[in-house]
Amino acid sequence: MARKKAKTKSTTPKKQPVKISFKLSKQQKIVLGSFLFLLGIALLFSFLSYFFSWQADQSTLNSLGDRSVEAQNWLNKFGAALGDFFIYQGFGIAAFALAVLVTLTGFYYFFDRPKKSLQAYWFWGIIVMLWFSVFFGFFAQSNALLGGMVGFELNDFLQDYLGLIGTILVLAFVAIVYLAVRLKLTPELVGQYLSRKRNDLKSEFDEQDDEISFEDTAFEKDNIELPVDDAADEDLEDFEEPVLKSAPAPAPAPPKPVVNEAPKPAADEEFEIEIEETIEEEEVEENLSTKLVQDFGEFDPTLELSNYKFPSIELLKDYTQGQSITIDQEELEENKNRIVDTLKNYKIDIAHIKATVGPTVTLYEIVPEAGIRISKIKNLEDDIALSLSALGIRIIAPIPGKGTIGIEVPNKNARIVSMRSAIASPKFQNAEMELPLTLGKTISNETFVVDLAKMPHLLMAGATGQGKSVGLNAILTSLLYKKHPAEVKFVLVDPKKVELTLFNKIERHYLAKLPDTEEAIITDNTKVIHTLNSLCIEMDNRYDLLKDAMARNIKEYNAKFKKRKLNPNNGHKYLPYIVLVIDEFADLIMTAGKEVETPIARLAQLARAIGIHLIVATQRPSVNVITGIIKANFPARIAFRVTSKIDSRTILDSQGADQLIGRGDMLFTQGNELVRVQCAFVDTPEVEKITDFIGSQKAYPDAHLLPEYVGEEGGTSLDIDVGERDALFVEAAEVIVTAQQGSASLLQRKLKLGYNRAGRIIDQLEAAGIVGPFEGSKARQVLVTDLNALHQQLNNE
Ligand SMILES: Nc1ncnc2c1ncn2[C@@H]1O[C@H](COP(=O)(O)OP(=O)(O)OP(=O)(O)O)[C@@H](O)[C@H]1O
Repeated sequence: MARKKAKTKSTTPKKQPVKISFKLSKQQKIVLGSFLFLLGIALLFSFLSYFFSWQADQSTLNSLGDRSVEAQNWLNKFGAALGDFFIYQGFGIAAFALAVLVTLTGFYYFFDRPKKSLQAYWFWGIIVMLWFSVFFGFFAQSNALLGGMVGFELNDFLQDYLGLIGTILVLAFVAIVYLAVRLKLTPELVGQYLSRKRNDLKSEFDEQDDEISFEDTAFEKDNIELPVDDAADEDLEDFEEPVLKSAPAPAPAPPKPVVNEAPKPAADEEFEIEIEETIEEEEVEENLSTKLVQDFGEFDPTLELSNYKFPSIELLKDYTQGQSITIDQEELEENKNRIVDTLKNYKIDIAHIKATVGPTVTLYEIVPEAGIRISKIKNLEDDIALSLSALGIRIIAPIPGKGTIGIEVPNKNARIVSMRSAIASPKFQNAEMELPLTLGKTISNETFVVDLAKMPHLLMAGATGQGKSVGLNAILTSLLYKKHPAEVKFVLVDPKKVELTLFNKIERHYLAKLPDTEEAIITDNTKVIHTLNSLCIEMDNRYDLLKDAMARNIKEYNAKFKKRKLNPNNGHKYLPYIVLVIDEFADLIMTAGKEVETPIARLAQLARAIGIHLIVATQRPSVNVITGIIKANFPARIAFRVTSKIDSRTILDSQGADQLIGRGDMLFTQGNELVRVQCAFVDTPEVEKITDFIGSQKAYPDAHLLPEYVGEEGGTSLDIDVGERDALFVEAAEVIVTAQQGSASLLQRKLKLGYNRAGRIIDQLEAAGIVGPFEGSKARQVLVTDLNALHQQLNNE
């Protein structure tokens, strides 16, 4: 498995920086440990021997390369050189600390002990070494070996600046720091220690006195029981007796002070407190998960499709070829003059004007003369539009964060922002986001990249033909270029049946579906309800997993799973993000109403932490489609051009979307200010190329399966009263029998019914024995063969 993983890393197309791991295997630790341990011993020997042989070996140091020269050090020339380097040139006697530290390190590695306390040993060890070295530096005149060169030089340096007293004070301070921090010595502890010593001494004296008195009475050893009986409590009897009986004459001495002194302490001024030494627990670093990670490496969710190749940028078309940002000076000048003139006509003087040329619009930022009312300029929108003879002038007064007023004027020649340039931009490529989306370019030609995971859901609206489908494709393409199939799954709902069909090819890579369904892309409203409810179940399951793993969100959960801290046997698994895309929400909400709204609202409210994100698009941004509850849970919104100010308010809570110029011109908000963005253009053939490329690669055996949802239809009671039948019951029966297809959506289409009503009629048809029972995703079986049989059956009722 480990080998396979290594292979994955090398072939994975995503350019990730190669991670260098400094983790050692058990064997490497044994080798390194024994080496360091023996090196430490060698240092000890060479240092020790250096003190006896350094004078004799002085000359040897100059001819180390000469094989014939012998040194007297126990480790010969090597030992002599080490001793000279660490003791004479280095730290003097204190260099022994170094040898001890190296030995200790070897010991730690050999036995694979946690390294935390080792770091403390090194830190304090080096301080102690330097301290002694500097301290012995005072005696360098009498013996240079005591403090070594380092000690002498440091001592000299300190004395140059602080003088002798200053240096002594610094050393004293460092010593106090060491005693207080490392040895945890406090004045109280020292006091207690001294008083204990004093007590010991005192009791020693007392004992001596007792011994003397014992000696005096030693001859009375046979009847020694008598005085003890007098003094001792009853409880002590059973413990005293054997001692007294078996012990020779002086033996009774020890119990005596115990017996006599035990009740005393209350009266005794200096009773001691015994402080039990506490041993600091070492942290257990090496638990099962780190061991698993050590042995197998981190869990790699991409392993199953390890050879998966991300689509290359070449699959996208470059629409901007030869169309780099061209600033039409004449157009700019003309527009500027017209703006200035129009405003002048209304007695608005301008202090300053600045233009920023974007892909589709140019922003003229004006600073009006002092005393001009902002509302006055805002009201001139139509007049400026008229004088510039341009549609879609938008006035931003004032521009948030700037003290200026913005007038956005469409360019005569709008430029297409190609998806290729957006994907290739460093901003997108280097985006450290969970679900990065590149939506296009802002007015200042910056690539606009946002994180879907942070939004956490997105609402898109725009009149037909203004670029919604292209926008959805741009979003999906962004994710396809950044996320491995193991990391994200799409649930695509496409009632229009044409827009998202291209993504069918990547079903087994990127799509999620209900079990037992054939097509992953959902076009049928009944299935939408099932899928939404299934996603709610998935959400609840994921919350349970997160709770069990004590993770706050999917990111933390997956990080824990990758570190092998969660046991797959307990149901834990790597959780991919799920992005639910609904193209044409209006249609859905009109036909299914609450049945769709409720699970969507639930998902929107709760699903952010567990990685389910919703993208809902609609042509009709009216209040009965984008209801209050939906709006409240979709803070991030995109508005393409809409036809009325009211629509703009419904989607954005402000006007502006009605003044856009279409063809991907959009406004984006994430709850606060509006950003005007030209949506990146990705054409159907480009999406087709990408899905072909991905689809041709090795895939998972099936699409990602969502939990099963058993709809209410499954348990419908069959005893529906004949009198309670729907007015359209007979008509519906005829439709079903003629088409020989028992589906509610057929009734919806043919009889123009809502989903609920159609569902009810199907239940009634089932009760009447015209269609069979609910069979999951398949249409119900029609039990009546033709219209004649149907009428006969109905007449017989
Ligand atoms: N970002 C864009 N850049 C340039 N042209 C665009 C862009 N987006 C859309 N267009 C143009 O507008 C046309 C319609 O776009 P699109 O199909 O996305 O509209 P729509 O809003 O989805 O319409 P409908 O709701 O009817 O499906 C496209 O064929 C394209 O010519």
